[in-house]
Amino acid sequence: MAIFKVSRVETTPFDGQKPGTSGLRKKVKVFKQPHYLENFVQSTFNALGADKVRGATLVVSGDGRYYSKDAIQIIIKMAAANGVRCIWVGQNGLLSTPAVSAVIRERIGHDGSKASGAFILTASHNPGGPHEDFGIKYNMENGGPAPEGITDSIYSNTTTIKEYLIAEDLLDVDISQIGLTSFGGPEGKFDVDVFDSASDYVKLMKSIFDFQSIKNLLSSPKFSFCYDALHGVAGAYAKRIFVEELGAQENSLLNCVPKEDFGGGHPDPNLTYAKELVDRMGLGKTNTEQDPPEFGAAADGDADRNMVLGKRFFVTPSDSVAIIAANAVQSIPYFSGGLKGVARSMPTSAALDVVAKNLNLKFFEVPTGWKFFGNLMDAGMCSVCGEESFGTGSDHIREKDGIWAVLAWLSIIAYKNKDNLEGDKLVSVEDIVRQHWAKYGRHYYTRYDYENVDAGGAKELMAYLVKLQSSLSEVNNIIKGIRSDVSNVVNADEFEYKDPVDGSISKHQGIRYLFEDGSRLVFRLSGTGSEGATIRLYIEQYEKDQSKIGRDSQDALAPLVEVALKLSKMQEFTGRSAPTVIT
Ligand SMILES: O=P([O-])(O)O[C@H]1O[C@H](COP(=O)(O)O)[C@@H](O)[C@H](O)[C@H]1O
Ligand SMILES: [Mg+2]
Repeated sequence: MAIFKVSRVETTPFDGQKPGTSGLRKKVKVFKQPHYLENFVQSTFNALGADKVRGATLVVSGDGRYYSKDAIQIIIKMAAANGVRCIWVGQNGLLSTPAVSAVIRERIGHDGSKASGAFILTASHNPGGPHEDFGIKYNMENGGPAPEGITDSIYSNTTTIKEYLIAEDLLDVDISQIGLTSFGGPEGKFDVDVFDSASDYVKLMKSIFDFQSIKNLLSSPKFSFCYDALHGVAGAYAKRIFVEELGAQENSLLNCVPKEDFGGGHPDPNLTYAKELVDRMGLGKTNTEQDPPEFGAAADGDADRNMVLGKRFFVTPSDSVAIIAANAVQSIPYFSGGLKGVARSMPTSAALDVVAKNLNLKFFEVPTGWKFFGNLMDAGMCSVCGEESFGTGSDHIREKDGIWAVLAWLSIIAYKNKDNLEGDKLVSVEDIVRQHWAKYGRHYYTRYDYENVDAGGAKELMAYLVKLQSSLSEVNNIIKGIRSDVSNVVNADEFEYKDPVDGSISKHQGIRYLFEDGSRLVFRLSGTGSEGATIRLYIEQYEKDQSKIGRDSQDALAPLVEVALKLSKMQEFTGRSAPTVIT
């Protein structure tokens, strides 16, 4: 057994190591500076405290983006030096964010141990490669992202750090081979356990869904399926689940080989960046596809996000979570006992609220960031939750889960067609969505993203919008001058959240303008970018009138969009005449 020594390395703080909505995300060149990653990792160990680190089993892996393999070796050496007992690594350093959550919660190690936390190496939907983004975040023993108390303490440690511990002479571990490697250190044995990235996750999915009914659907000649991993880590799971377990054709998988640079693409599953899938589903601008598949879906780099499409049909994520919640009990065995409650993030449309009311379910509105759902789930108050930002999930883990969402949709389609697989026409994704609107009303919804704008201008825009809120009559005068057919603003504020479980308060979670007819405008600064600022504008309007629920959403929302852009002086503050992405 190789023996290692522990070195104390002197260091000085770096500016800007504050974790965002979901961890620290920066350009690779920033992470590659000597001591940069090490400072953040040591600050995390220090924030957790020796009793949570010494003797612990921790997971280290991620979406496989460029620099992950180097980072994994550094973290292994630092973990050894900080007294960690065992590190678990997914083969080739690959584990999706939901799989990490599942591994923390479910996996039992060779010595009977369980993991108490994880470093997840991902910048999610941001591009990868030597000139693109890297990221790191820490998840806790419940499998969910560290709460603000911990991330604040990590950040505060990064501002005062003076040294870190590392076992510099520990040999690199071959993470391409499954197996256990043991080392001896000053405090005893230290193990690195390289394991199969998919098996724990596949097992969990099989315990939640009725795989046989999904298999029946996929084998129906009338059903066709397409899944695009955008060269992210979802590919490592898609083949195992959709092809090997469920019998989908191999050619239904697009871009399912994980790549360090995501094939040069932007691994964000939306209508702009998932272009190949969008074209294949008959939603491209030129629309040359003769017979698009019945169902299509895409994932982001770390496979926690999902976009669901039907034949020539886009399912807006806010509708997706509402539809899953409305159908979960009948369609998904895991929920057959009923839902404990449902939750959405504030900017997500109120489609879920209507379902909750109708089914008499507990309902929660939380700030953007999956960590806020975790507390509700741990307290047994929430089963299904989702966000407008292509995130959907449940209390089976403590992260959103892209493949779970696809399996949930396939389960619903299978259920709706259970006596119809031999029929003339399947109940389609579009049918399911339209039936939902007919029952609950429709929330027209769109999001405008202004990516990488000047941070100063973005701040000024937000400050201007907050200032305007002090006089609603002034706001309504401005609005009437822009469009007389838009209803009155009756309330305007900055969203603040008091966690019902631990009482913690999160302020400044987005600027809201609430209209008399239930419409909403929400403005937020993204917390997941790595450069400049990204402004997100969310626009929503509720329509119950059956004769008006079938409109094109951009047409239906045009008056509110015009109001939002002019009221906020978007072009003046950002210099942009159009958003980068519209969903
Ligand atoms: O980036 P991911 O997939 O880890 O997702 C993260 O960021 C999303 C977008 O955040 P923002 O609007 O601040 O960019 C959040 O909705 C999500 O809860 C969080 O986990
Ligand atoms: Mg993600």
